[in-house]
Amino acid sequence: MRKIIKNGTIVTASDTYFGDILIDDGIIVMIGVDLDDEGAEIVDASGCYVFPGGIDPHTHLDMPFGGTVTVDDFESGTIAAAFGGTTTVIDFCLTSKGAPLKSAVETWHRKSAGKAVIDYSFHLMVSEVTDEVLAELPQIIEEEGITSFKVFMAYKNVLQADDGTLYKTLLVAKEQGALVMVHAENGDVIDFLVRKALEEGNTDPIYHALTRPAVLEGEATGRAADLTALADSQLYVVHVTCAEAVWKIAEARKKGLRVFGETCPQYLTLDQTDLERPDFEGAKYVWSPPLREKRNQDVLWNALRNGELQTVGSDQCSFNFKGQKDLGLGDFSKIPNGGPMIEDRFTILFSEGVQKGRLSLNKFVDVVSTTNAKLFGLFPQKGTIAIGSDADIVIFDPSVERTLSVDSHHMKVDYSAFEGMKVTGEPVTVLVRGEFVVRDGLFVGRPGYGQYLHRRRFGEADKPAVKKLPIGGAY
Ligand SMILES: NC(=O)NCCC(=O)O
Ligand SMILES: [Zn+2]
Ligand SMILES: [Zn+2]
Repeated sequence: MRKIIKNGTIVTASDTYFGDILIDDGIIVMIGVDLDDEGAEIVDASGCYVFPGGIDPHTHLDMPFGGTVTVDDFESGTIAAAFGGTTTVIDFCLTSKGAPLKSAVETWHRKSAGKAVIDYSFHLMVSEVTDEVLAELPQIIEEEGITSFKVFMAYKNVLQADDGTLYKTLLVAKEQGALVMVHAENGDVIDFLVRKALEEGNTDPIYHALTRPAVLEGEATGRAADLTALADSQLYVVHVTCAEAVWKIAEARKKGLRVFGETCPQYLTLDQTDLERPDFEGAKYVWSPPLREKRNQDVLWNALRNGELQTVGSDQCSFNFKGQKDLGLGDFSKIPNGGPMIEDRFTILFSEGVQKGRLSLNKFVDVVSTTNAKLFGLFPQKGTIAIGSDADIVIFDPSVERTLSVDSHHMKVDYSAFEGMKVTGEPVTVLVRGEFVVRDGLFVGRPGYGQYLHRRRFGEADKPAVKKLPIGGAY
């Protein structure tokens, strides 16, 4: 059924204006003033912003890690994402050394098909570059539309790859038109520091942060950028937390390198002292890289504002406090790394960013949606409000004041990392390809509605947004 979203303030990465949006068959077919279309359902957006749906480029749903599996899967995770104003997620497909990449991708399709309520795609982890991997990667790009690879420079003996693997992955990415993503921390030195801390009897959650100093994130970020320069390739540094890493990205970009950086809401709002909470509550804040000293928050906000960092992902990776985080009682290194952020990414960026004058409205849209779509081969199908784009739309009421809490969130996880945080603004209605997933604060979506997205290669010319011209008075 056709719909018209009326009376809202439409905001894209470049423009802010009053207007109506006509949707037909899941696509935006017209934008104008006082649009009328007999038979179309009218959706009133008075007093609200009308944003393109958020694109979360960094999630771990239904992921095995640290001897357990994340609580939120593609169903609960994407429902929570939708409530939070996110209409597309790109999840990390983990691979194992020696096993065909294709089988890992099939596993991720099994986890997501029939469950996701919003659209989704996968990045592919690369842990080794053997002849078999070299033969398979072009096939995966072609058949699956997976055009981004993830290399972990940390988590020694678990996910970590060596520098040779990173370099070879960068070369393949250059040749094939893919974007290499790195978790940039020096895993070898961290491993040494963790062992030393435990030998010295330092077992509390705060030692997670103290054994992963910011300089080791900066060092790994610089190393990855240098290897990118050598390979003449492209790099995306995930979850940037600190000044040391921002400086390395800024330096690389000043040299003209294709290096991009993402940060996350937790690094913009929480800090290292959260790991010192009593009664082992600090474990709720254990993820990697760790929370940093508060002074880094201004650096990250400024870097988003001035373009040194380009995107905000959630790094959703939720483990219950009871029964999962407590695997690390008496040994911080056994606390499963990760936190629940998928639902609050969009609103925190609006509330802490736009409302507090740190980001313009347009920059907000850019970092939570548009640049994410561009870097990961989804633009302009996703990431904007334009004729021909998918009608992935968030009707956002900026006047609602609320308090984030486990009691009101939609994730399955048993705590909120942002418990008690007061925010302004709420995604009240969310559409994916023109269908309501959340309507007036209620879930009306369907598991399995979410479609798998094949993505274009890095740097491929954008296809025009116009898929259907409203010619001949059709509208
Ligand atoms: N971030 C985290 O601690 N867990 C998820 C895996 C990763 O992104 O490093
Ligand atoms: Zn990571
Ligand atoms: Zn992650």
